[in-house]
Amino acid sequence: MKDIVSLFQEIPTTCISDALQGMNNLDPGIKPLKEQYRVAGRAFTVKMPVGDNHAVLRAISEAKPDDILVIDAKGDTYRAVAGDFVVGMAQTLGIKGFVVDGVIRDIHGIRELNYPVFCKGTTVAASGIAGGGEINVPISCGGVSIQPGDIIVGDVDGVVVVPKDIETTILHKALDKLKMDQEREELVSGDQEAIRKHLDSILSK
Ligand SMILES: O=C([O-])CC(=O)C(=O)O
Repeated sequence: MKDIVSLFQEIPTTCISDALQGMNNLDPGIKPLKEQYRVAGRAFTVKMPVGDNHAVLRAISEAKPDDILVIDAKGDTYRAVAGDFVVGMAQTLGIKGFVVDGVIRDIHGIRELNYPVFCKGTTVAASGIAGGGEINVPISCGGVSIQPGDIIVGDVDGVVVVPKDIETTILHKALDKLKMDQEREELVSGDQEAIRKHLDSILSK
């Protein structure tokens, strides 16, 4: 039996979002640096003051392999939380990906790492290392409250957070939604009469 994180890894974020009634999606401005990125893991949280990435470095040194760093940088788009050097260290230590309510720099180098980073874009300015911030605490990232250990799933459509206390219920709901979506897909490629019947059944409710 696969562990629950691996099961979520195979479900599109759209189905997980539907299972959560659309309540736990991060700001849609937080996007993958490459369309093909798809990642699921437990959140290792970072709350950093704008322009001070000391807490990001602390998180990289303390996170477990397969965690995802989830960084609340207050949506700042001027100072990068990390560049290709910092992201490369995290990758080599086995951290599974970055989700950032903020920006990175060295975007070309980070894309070459083939490593899932979800963020609001790129900038030229680095952060300083002043010593502030907190790690492994509840945060708000992209408009969603996140607890350390919540399941994070990201793909081309965005990032969704599954609170750890309801993860099994949400897994089952998301799998049901995936099945329904697959059945609908068959309908779309079927005949016109079947589509008309389906539309009538929705519109007559
Ligand atoms: O050192 C930093 O904070 C940002 C940077 O340029 C890198 O990680 O390559």
